[in-house]
Amino acid sequence: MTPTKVRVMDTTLRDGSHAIRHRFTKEQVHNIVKALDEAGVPVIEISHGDGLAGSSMQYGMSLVDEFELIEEAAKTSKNAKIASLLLPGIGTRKELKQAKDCGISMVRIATQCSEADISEQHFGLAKELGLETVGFLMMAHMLSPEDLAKQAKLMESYGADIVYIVDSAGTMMPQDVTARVKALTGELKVPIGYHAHNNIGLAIGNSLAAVEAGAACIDASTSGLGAGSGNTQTEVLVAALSKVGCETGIDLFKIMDAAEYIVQPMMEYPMTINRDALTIGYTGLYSTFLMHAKKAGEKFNIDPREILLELSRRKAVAGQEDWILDVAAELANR
Ligand SMILES: C[C@H](O)CC(=O)C(=O)O
Ligand SMILES: [Mn+2]
Repeated sequence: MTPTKVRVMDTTLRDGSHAIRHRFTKEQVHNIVKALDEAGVPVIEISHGDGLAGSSMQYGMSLVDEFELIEEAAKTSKNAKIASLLLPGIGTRKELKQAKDCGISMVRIATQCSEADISEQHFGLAKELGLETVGFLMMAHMLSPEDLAKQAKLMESYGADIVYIVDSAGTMMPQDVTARVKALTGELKVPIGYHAHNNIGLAIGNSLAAVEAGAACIDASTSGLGAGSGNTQTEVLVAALSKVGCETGIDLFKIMDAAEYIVQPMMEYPMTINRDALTIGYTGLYSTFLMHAKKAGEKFNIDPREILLELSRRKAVAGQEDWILDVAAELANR
């Protein structure tokens, strides 16, 4: 049975940051947060696309210091919770404390799906700081539902208030999503969330499948702005959930207007499933590799799909962005 309420977390200002090369300005953050907050979005995530302290040569430099942007978001929001993403190993205790001082009230702690054990201390500190905590299991297609549930249990035992199944590659079929949501809801006491990418055209369908299977929280991005082919579109999700009798508390017309008039003019390209993004979805590769592979392809005059296929053969995961140039150079020398 479809639940009657779903908590939508909007990641335009975090996952969307990948799609504009981490170039959000303070004014853009102000306008997006104001529009989403007025539309009734309950949670707004903001940080570098790769989480706190992600700004670097490896992941891409932010135009504006993310703490200034977080502060602006917290100052602007009247009702929405402000959240940041943190990947242990990239973000540290120092940045988590600083983000809390800038006004976040939720942290989403992300690990590769088989490495939940590296997040224990981060959950501990987040709890000490009084933050609501989310565990974010990336590349969740790489584990069976049973093994994923074991990792989710670990995050729950460390203090996660919610655990997310993250389809970082946009590669899951609806039945993969259903099986994973059911495995986690069967084992955990805390609510389960789902985060989609649209590389194989299923972000909305899979989000509905997740809700139908018992997920209580769904990630979305206004106009779909996000890595790869983008995320579940917030405005489309609100409409689709309403059609199956599920309330989000978000005003449909206001979120449509935010997408059309605030976010779309900021986009560098429309969120489409082009051949490179589809290669990511088809092979199950990390969505954020798309931009890096395109750049490396141009540099070495190679089809980015060849680079992506080779990375997929090597089972590259989040954090291995430095392999992309190596692979491109190797292919160019063959
Ligand atoms: C750091 C990544 O962009 C997190 C994410 O949104 C995903 O894995 O998907
Ligand atoms: Mn994502």
